[in-house]
Amino acid sequence: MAAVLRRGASFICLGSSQLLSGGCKHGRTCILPFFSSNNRNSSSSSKIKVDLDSSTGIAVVKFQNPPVNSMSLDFLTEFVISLEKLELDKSCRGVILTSAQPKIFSAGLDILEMYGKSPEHYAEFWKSVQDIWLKMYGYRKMTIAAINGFSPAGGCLVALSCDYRIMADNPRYRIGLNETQLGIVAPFWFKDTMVNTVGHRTAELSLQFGLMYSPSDALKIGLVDQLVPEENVLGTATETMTKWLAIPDHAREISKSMLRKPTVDRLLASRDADTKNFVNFVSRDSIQKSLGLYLTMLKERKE
Ligand SMILES: CCCCCCCCC/C=C/C(=O)SCCNC(=O)CCNC(=O)[C@H](O)C(C)(C)COP(=O)(O)OP(=O)(O)OC[C@H]1O[C@@H](n2cnc3c(N)ncnc32)[C@H](O)[C@@H]1OP(=O)(O)O
Repeated sequence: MAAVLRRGASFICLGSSQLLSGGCKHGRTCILPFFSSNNRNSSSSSKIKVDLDSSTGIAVVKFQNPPVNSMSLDFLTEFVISLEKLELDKSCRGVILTSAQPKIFSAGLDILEMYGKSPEHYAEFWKSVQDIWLKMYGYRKMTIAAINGFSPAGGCLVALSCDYRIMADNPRYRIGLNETQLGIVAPFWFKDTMVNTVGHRTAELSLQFGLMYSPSDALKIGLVDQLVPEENVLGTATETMTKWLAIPDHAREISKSMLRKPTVDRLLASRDADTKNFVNFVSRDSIQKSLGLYLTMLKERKE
């Protein structure tokens, strides 16, 4: 177990539940140095940057996994640990998720984690995808997605799991659950999250076609709540969070839980079966072939 301690760092998590108070359930290595000056606490693992302003109670969590913030196993592990830590921190009342990469919020799940690997790897990866959704969808604190770029599939799921979505009004960006375009299927809890946000009929069209929406179309169907000029995304998210934080935390939290718990419970009741289903599905030759073709298409598009 290797530890890296930088000068001034006072918090390190190495995948040990003792080190992350309140219980980090992940067996993998993660390093979260914690820096403090005045009311601002910053921690930066390699893929997630956290900046908590304890005077406002607002934390900004930035994805920094170049080139496209794809959600690899390491990324997901660091992400869930950062969220757990903020959830336990009494000085944090709300979390804004955004990207440190220009033009991309997140390219979704890292396809390479689902391609050419062992069944054991697929199972471990899928559990970490479940972990992040369970953490986000049931998160006790207020969450806002500040969507400053493309947000397909898993990127869209993360945004959908927040309480409020603000997107950059750039007509080139797209957001949606495009899984069918890769020849794969969004699992039932991705589908539930979409249905809960845009309604059943829109979700039917959206998931079957794997539609990717422009910001203005996403606003029309309620996939995002607000569009703002690109340079104002984070500022607007902070202002919006401040308004939401005027609501007493316990009342907002209980309301959120009442609305979301049945959806969370559905996955909790069938996590193992869902993992087995994923492993069987993604291990099939036909699915591997589809993913391989999709990766080739992404490469060739650049040439
Ligand atoms: C029954 C139920 C059972 C369960 C069934 C299973 C359910 C699984 C659910 C899946 C959920 C997902 O999120 S699946 C992931 C879906 N994601 C996507 O489709 C996004 C694909 N990516 C893109 O469209 C674009 O990359 C985009 C994000 C717009 C950025 O475009 P750019 O031109 O800026 O960048 P690119 O040149 O395309 O990409 C830069 C490099 O990153 C790579 N890259 C891009 N996206 C990547 C990704 N998601 N994973 C890995 N690598 C990725 C590219 O191949 C390039 O690699 P190099 O050429 O080597 O540099």
